[in-house]
Amino acid sequence: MTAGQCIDIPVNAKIKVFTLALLNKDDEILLGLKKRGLGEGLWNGFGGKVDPGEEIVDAAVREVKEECGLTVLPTDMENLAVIHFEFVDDPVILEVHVFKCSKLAGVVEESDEMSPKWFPRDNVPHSQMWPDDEVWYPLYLSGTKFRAYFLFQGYKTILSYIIRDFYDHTVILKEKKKDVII
Ligand SMILES: Nc1ncnc2c1[nH]c(=O)n2[C@H]1C[C@H](O)[C@@H](COP(=O)(O)OP(=O)(O)OP(=O)(O)O)O1
Ligand SMILES: [Mg+2]
Ligand SMILES: [Mg+2]
Repeated sequence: MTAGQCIDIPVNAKIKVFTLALLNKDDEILLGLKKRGLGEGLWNGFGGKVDPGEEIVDAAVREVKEECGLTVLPTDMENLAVIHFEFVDDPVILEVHVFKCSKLAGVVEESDEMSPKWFPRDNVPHSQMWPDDEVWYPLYLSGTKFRAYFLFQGYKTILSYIIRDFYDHTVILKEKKKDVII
């Protein structure tokens, strides 16, 4: 999967590319409580910024190792989604490449960035997670690949979103339109 455009954002948008890995073991998912930076205080998967020249999947593998100590292989990282986040009054759009992986090696360790903990896959702490997670998490649970666009006001309020089939963008899986004030 390469960094790229999405029909819901302007062609010339400034994009910052991130990874997000959802790590599974049996019926559990490993989340980390973010200790610093973007999303501090929230439970999330593991990931971060893609370095210049770095393949996206390699960045995902690197971030997993750095943030929770586990070793994963690029070939075991399944592309689940690409999500674009736009924030009102911010010209930079975040492009998050979401991977899932069930082949994990090594020992889970706390890092400077994340405090990891296993949760039942069907019982994650949504009230302490990014608000968009609750919208798309059911697609992850059902193994549905998707492309999504979220428009945020600040970091807590979702003004609108659209989630499309990964392969056929004409198929809309979920949508919330912006409220029109008259
Ligand atoms: N809205 C939302 N939902 C779910 N996940 C995310 C978001 N916004 C996000 O940024 N993310 C994810 C994408 C990344 O996995 C992280 C943010 O990257 P960050 O951890 O800040 O980047 P690192 O490169 O790891 O950070 P430093 O090492 O530089 O501190 O959150
Ligand atoms: Mg990170
Ligand atoms: Mg990191």
